[in-house]
Amino acid sequence: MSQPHDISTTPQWAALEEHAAATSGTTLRELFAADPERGGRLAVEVGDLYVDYSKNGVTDETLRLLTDLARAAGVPERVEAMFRGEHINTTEDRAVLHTALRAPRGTELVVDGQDVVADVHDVLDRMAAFSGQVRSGQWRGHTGRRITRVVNIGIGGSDLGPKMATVALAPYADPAITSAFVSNVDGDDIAPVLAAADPEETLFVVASKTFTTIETITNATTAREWLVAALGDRSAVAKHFVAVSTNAEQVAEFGIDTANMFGFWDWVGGRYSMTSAVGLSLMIAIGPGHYRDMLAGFHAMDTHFRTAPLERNLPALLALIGVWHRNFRGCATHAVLPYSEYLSRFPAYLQQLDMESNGKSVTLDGAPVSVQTGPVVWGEPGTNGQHAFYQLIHQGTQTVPADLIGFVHPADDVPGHHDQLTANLLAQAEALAFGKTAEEVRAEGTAEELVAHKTFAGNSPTTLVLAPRLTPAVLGQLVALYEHKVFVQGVVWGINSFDQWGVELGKVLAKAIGPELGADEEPELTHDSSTNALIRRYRQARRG
Ligand SMILES: O=P(O)(O)OC[C@H]1O[C@](O)(CO)[C@@H](O)[C@@H]1O
Repeated sequence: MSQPHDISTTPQWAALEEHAAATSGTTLRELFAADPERGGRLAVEVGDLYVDYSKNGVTDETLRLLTDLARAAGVPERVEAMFRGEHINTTEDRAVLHTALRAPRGTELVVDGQDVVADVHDVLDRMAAFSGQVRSGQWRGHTGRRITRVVNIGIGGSDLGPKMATVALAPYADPAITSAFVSNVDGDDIAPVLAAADPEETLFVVASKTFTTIETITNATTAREWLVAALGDRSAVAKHFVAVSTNAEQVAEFGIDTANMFGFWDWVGGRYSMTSAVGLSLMIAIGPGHYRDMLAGFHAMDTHFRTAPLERNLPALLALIGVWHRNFRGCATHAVLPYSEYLSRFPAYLQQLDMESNGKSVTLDGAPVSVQTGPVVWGEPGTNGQHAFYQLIHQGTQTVPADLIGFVHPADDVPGHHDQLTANLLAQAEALAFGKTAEEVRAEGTAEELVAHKTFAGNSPTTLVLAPRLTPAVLGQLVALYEHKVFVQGVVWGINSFDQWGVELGKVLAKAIGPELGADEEPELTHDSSTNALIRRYRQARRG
């Protein structure tokens, strides 16, 4: 797996820098005027997704240079290495095989001597059987009542994926079983969930890859004590708690029977785990059939990613356009703006996927990177964002590339709504790209002193994703698209997108500070003067 250590020293990078300088003044108006076919030509259709990337300031030459760069970075080889199960997560010496989680039954993939696809389907079958029991009422709570509420306790990748997808696919959910998610160690997260739950009818799914994550264990312990207190019997745990984890030992130590544990493997990264057993609460909500449709959507995008040439490879194209914005146009952030209320958690999900993966500043071999890596990813559903932060995108001082995601058919076709929503989606992309010149503003009879204020520079890049409707399969395609986009960018930047050492320091310090906050005696504080003062102030105020 040869890879240049420093992508910025390659001739391909230099060629892009030169090209960026030569085209820096070119506007989207000019690009569209020069090529009347541009809007239909710079678009790609993969599965159910039609993706128009024509409103990014790229030309055929830009895309050619970017695909050259991807080849120089070894993208095709790295993609193959990932799918084959090589240990491309070198700092943790692990394979990266979330794609195996959605490989069809019977696909052969032996990794480290183990047929991983067979293992995946064993767990999927167990999940399906269990979900079926819960949904049909065959699985009963300790007192014999049906389960009507499923509470997923997890954080990060053990929360964001299932939560995002449960919200996204709510129209496919069984209304007889409601879902809740608890992630924050803040007691204000779990307290209202417990207050609203009937212990006799509640099932807790404790999802944690490691089963050592302090937030999750704290919340799970609180839930367990609540349940035992309410039902007056410790053995009630067996019917009200299941676990999703790679760590059977810790699951057993917590008091959950490992017969009620759904496993996964160290080759599934937390933020890439929503199609592992981490999806159990989602499967209970939408049912095994819809869940498998979602997996098929993931798999369709995986296959496209593995087989399509870079020039027509959707995840690679979006990744490379992102590299163009980040490294050659200096854009520090990337907005994701779904025009669907059901995708309200999608930006939050992508924040972890992208920022935990590509928020890195050393290359695979530990050298400092010489180029900017992952952007800040953020967003909210439209049209709400339009009435909040779009002002900055339209007229602020920085360029914010954005992905706009829309659907031809809504889940709830309330008369008078959907065409308006879509009109806004299309109008925003148009306004951001082409703006409004001072001459156009003047031509409307605007007073001269207001002309500058009412002018829109345009040239704000957007990629528009349009799908027929937000089905489980479409959601799978969308998520896999972003997973692979993030990976390609990581390969170009020469970083490891699959570790997350940057989350460790804060965890360690919190472990030290926790006992200092709770100690009866004034602790001897050895932090910096700011942290010491804050601890003292908190202790004083808390103790009254
Ligand atoms: O599933 P676990 O092991 O509880 O981890 C939860 C999350 O914590 C992290 O390790 C970050 O602290 C994420 O990568 C992960 O998704």
